[in-house]
Amino acid sequence: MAPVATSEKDQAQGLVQETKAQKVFNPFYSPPGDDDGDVNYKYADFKASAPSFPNISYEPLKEQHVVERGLFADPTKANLFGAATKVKHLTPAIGTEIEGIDLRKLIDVQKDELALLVAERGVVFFRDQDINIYEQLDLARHFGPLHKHATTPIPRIGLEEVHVVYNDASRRPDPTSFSKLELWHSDVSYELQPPSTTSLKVITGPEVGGDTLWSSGYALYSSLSPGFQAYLEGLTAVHSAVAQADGNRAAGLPVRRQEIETVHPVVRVHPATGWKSVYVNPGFTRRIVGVPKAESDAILNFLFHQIGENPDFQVRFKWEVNSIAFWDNRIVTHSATFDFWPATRHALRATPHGEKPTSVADYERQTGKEAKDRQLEIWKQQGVKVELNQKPKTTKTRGYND
Ligand SMILES: O=C(O)CCC(=O)C(=O)O
Ligand SMILES: [Fe+2]
Repeated sequence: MAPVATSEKDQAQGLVQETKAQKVFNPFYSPPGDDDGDVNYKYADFKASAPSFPNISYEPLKEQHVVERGLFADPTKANLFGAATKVKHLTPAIGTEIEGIDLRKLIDVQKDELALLVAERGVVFFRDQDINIYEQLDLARHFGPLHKHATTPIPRIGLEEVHVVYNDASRRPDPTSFSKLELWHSDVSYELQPPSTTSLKVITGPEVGGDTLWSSGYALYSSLSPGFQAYLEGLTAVHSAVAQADGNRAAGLPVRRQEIETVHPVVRVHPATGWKSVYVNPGFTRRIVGVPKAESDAILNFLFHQIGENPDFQVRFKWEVNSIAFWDNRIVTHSATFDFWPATRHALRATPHGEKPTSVADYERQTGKEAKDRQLEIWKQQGVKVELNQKPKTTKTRGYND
């Protein structure tokens, strides 16, 4: 049965109701499902069934104390890498896969090194992990106080700090309801202290499909010309929870915390690396503050398209059951694929709060250090003397399309 959009507003929010089954699909989170009869499913307790949208209300979030664990890490990551059998970078800009580690056995120095590695590489993957959701939450608490989401489902057993990602045959995505570009996001970036080292473990998944992509904000920053970098560094932008909350209301689901809009710097500095990253995302960033709307639209549109379309900034991960990803929401955006219907895909996320995003000027004032361009720093470490965005002097320019 073909899903039909219920209204233009629903379409705009990516909400679709299927005529008969009355199901709702919103690409940003798992809708409620008719899974109550599925008692044999081994992870039924964690599914996004009706009781997992409890009608409870949370107070507005207040300032929270966060300790940046990456600052305590040995930069060589000797303890983490020493325990691994393989460490493989997946692209130059972003993504590393580690083999031979059991995440349940990490000691605190290894957790700190993992935080720094994720801060440097954007996203780090492990496969075949037996870590359960309670252990995943405990590991996440090492990185910061855990976020409770206002609109997404929680497991029916009531772990409010877990964000459930769940799709199956009863939730058919409707490609007319959203563009792939607007699915790129940094989790809950509208919060006062948006997430840091976030983890997602796939506990049930399709044989093929359901990959996730991440895009590096460091690489996006590095790709820009110096004048444009400096211009962006002086800007702030509004991040909004309104569409997400309205999406829940339109679907008849509760909103557990009053939606907010928050202004963050367009370029933020990661506290552990000191590197500059573009911090806007199509999912939640609505406008740049204090510039003409046409200018804001043009700049955001350009940045959003670079995030979604520049493969040099991206990594794509093919999950297996028991794969887990750790990404630093401060410096990457991500986007799930929805190509696996009617298969079931089920994942659980733990989401620590990070610090209030720090602009370049604030970082330099607070630390007395100069914020850096990641790519220039890496080239410097490699002994390569080159400026970004200058034509190579020794190579004849010619086309790349052979
Ligand atoms: O399903 C996925 O791969 C990612 C979903 C997502 O955006 C998230 O859990 O933050
Ligand atoms: Fe996400």
